[in-house]
Amino acid sequence: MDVHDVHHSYRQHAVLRGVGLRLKPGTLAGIVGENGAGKTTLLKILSGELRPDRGTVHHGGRFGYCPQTVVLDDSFTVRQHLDFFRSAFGLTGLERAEEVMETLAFTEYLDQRAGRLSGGSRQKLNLTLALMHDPDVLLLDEPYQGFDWETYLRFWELATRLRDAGRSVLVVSHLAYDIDRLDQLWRLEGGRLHIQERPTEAAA
Ligand SMILES: Nc1ncnc2c1ncn2[C@@H]1O[C@H](COP(=O)(O)OP(=O)(O)OP(=O)(O)O)[C@@H](O)[C@H]1O
Repeated sequence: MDVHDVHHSYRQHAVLRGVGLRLKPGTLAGIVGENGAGKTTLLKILSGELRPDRGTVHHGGRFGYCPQTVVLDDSFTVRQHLDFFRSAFGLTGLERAEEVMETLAFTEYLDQRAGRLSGGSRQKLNLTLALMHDPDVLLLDEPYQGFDWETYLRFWELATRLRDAGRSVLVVSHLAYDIDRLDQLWRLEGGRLHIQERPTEAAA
């Protein structure tokens, strides 16, 4: 994915002021930034949901986006969500979704209605839906919100596996946890991305 000189304002409020980044295949990258720094705005632009005032975004292959706000119908079961998205993605089977659900220890919820899922379980469904078509480029907005420690570790296991399989994964969060797991880390500040030095590198 190649992003060049992206600018975006909400009326007079300039949020992004020239964001550029390149994400190669087989990369696990992160963007951190304080609340209101513009992370979600940037992800919406990268995913095509929002048109930037200026700048370009290019990416090849299949694309997956896991937004912060879960887009679900509470009256549908997990299985119905999977069927709906399988058909929307034009997939023949659910092998990939089943694999993700197993990694996240989520298979037992297949017949549960989304409205009855806990926050963390809804997020597991959200991640499964974003990953079930095996995207080449994957954008994740605060993907581990609501996860318990075990699930959090499983999430990183999954993200690392995707990276090792040649996918590009971009994780956006307000917390700079687990930066050792990332190949690249940027901080979004003042409307631009800055390379975030790892503490060990800074001290060396
Ligand atoms: N639709 C909108 N209309 C007007 N202002 C907006 C809109 N969406 C976001 N903003 C403003 O743009 C700024 C960046 O918001 P954004 O949601 O992108 O930040 P964020 O880094 O994702 O924050 P958080 O960590 O709290 O999720 C904030 O000041 C926010 O109030």
